[in-house]
Amino acid sequence: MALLLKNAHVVDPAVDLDGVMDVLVEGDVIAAVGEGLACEGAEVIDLTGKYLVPGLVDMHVHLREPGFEAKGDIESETAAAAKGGFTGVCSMPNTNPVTDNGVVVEYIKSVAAAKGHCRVYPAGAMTKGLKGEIIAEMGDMVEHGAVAFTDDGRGIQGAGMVRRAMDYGQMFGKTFMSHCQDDDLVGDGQINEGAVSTRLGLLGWPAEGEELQIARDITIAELTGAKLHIQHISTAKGLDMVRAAKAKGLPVTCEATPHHLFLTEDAIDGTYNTCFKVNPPLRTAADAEALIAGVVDGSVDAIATDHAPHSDWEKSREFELAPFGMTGLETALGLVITNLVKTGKMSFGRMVELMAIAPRKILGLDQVTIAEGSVADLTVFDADAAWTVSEDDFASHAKNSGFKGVELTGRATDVFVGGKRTLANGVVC
Ligand SMILES: NC(=O)N[C@@H](CC(=O)O)C(=O)O
Ligand SMILES: [Zn+2]
Ligand SMILES: [Zn+2]
Repeated sequence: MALLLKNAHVVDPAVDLDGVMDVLVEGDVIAAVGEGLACEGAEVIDLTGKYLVPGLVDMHVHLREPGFEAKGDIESETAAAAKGGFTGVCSMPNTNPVTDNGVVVEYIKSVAAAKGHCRVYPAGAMTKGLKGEIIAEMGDMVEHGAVAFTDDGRGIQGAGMVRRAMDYGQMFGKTFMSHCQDDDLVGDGQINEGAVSTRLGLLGWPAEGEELQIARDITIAELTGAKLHIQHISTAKGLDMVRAAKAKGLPVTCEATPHHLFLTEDAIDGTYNTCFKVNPPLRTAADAEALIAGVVDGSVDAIATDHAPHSDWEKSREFELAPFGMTGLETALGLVITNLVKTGKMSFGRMVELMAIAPRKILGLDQVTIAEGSVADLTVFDADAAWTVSEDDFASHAKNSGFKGVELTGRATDVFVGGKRTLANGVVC
């Protein structure tokens, strides 16, 4: 049956739309966009007062399946994605077995097709077992639908390994996504190295432990001609390196997470709250400010959550023993609207670039535009909905959000994936 979405404020900078109109969906595509549309027999949904944008894509998500289902699984974490307003997520390969061959990619796709609440675009590992020793079966993974390569969860330690993986793998045309972490420099670092780590008696993780590999990978990307994307960038200097690479015309992009934008190391001071233990660590206020400036000026290409669910018992351990990572899918949109759009720092159009257009571009996916003929992957949100982040409310299996208790404005109400409703009035379908 056709679906007529009435009176939504449509924002899509790709086709210069910013105004109230109707969108008609037939099957899995948009059939018409305009004012006063009518369609005999269509199901009509009145979206007066709400925004409608191209479906959001989170290009950095840990679904945990296969292997770590105690933390979360494809069904639960894609439900979290739908609840957060996303129509698709790129899944990271640090699963068990590692997503380093076509069979695992196929497994993820098949579970997502059977039980998922959004599209899943699997990323494949760059090296076998994420060990940094042998190139993974990149061609096989691409054949089975892998959209990008990364050893996320670890940084590849050897520069030669990065070079060989890029030299070989770039024939597949995909982007290489780097988790930048020099193990020798970072060691057992727990939080950002500085006054807070010293005061709390926690081992420090210097900014340079990340920046060294950003510099290295940009250099190797230039050497090989590969497309490079820096994951979860967290320092001002690292972002300057990406800026310089872009200025040189290199195909280098980066993403920032809401937690690196809106939280700092100070959150850990006095709390030792393990929800704030993330990789890379929360940095200084100056770093967060620089990242926000980068989001606004275009140096940061995408906002991605690095949604990293963990079990309660793991996060209940001593700070040094708790795993790194926080969830993010269900808070990202509200955080961005509250902190960046409502404050006047950027427009909803820029938000769409950061959360829908750039992720698809970097991952080599077909763009979704609010125009006739486009696939109907759509996100609808209420920009004025006030709500308080609460773990009782999460669709995710995990509760390790760093934003619990925070008051936000703006929340997804409805999501459509290929014309099918996956979120209806805030309820996951
Ligand atoms: N970011 C994190 O703190 N944790 C991620 C790993 C990663 O993204 O590097 C995880 O898999 O838990
Ligand atoms: Zn990572
Ligand atoms: Zn990650």
